[in-house]
Amino acid sequence: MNGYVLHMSGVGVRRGQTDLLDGVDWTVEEGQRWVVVGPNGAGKTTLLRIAATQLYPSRGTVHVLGERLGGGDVFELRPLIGFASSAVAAQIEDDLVVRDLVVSAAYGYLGSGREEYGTPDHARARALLARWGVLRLEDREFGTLSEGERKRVLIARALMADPELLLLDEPAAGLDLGGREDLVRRLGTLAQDDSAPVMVVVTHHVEEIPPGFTHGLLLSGGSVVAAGPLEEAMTAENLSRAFGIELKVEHDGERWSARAA
Ligand SMILES: Nc1ncnc2c1ncn2[C@@H]1O[C@H](COP(=O)(O)OP(=O)(O)OP(=O)(O)O)[C@@H](O)[C@H]1O
Repeated sequence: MNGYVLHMSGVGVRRGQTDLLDGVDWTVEEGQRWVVVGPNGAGKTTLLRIAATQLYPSRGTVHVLGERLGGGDVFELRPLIGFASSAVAAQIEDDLVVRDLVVSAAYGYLGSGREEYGTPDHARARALLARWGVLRLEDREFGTLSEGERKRVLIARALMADPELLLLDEPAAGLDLGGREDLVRRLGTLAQDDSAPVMVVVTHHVEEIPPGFTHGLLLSGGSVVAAGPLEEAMTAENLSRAFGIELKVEHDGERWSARAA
């Protein structure tokens, strides 16, 4: 498994009589930046939760950062994985102060656990909040933040432990046009930073694919429609198949767009 950040083979997740995922093969390598695109209910969040070691598949094998899921202690893997999602946001107490939320992630906590953090931790947390444009919110309680502010704070938090793998589930959902464009630009800047972790971003919209992203996985009905370099995966034919509607797709070299043909 050397060299693979993520390797899934024949992965299936079954709940009752329903396959949430079925026969998923997927390999993510060092230096790659992936988007996972698909319609509602395609299984994107389920896939990302497996990558985050939060969910074990019913079938198939999964390796994350060289460790086989189910074969060892995933708690050692967790600090190496930065994960931001609405489910993570839902676990955060409303009165938790933004600064504490971010700095506590250095040790894998959600705002509690250690009372004392060192100056370098605080400096890193502030630098991350600044990089995501939300340093002015450091004294605010998480529950008072807007949707867009929460998204950025959660990304700063996900990066706090200097992860090797960054997983973002719908980071632009609920953002207004300006907020989306700002977030996509910041994700694009991170994607083009050679020292940044391997990234996997889930989205419904090709417009949200940040510049600098390299690969795409198209998911529909729990199965992979296409996976590979963006130009090969995000074709009109593949996207039309995944979303069940005939789509016209444009790519200007940097950004993507799609609409009904
Ligand atoms: N525990 C469960 N039991 C039965 N069905 C489930 C369970 N958890 C998820 N599902 C179903 O599995 C499917 C895939 O869910 P998932 O959240 O992974 O999709 P998604 O692609 O992230 O969707 P969305 O874009 O709407 O967030 C959905 O139809 C969902 O209703």
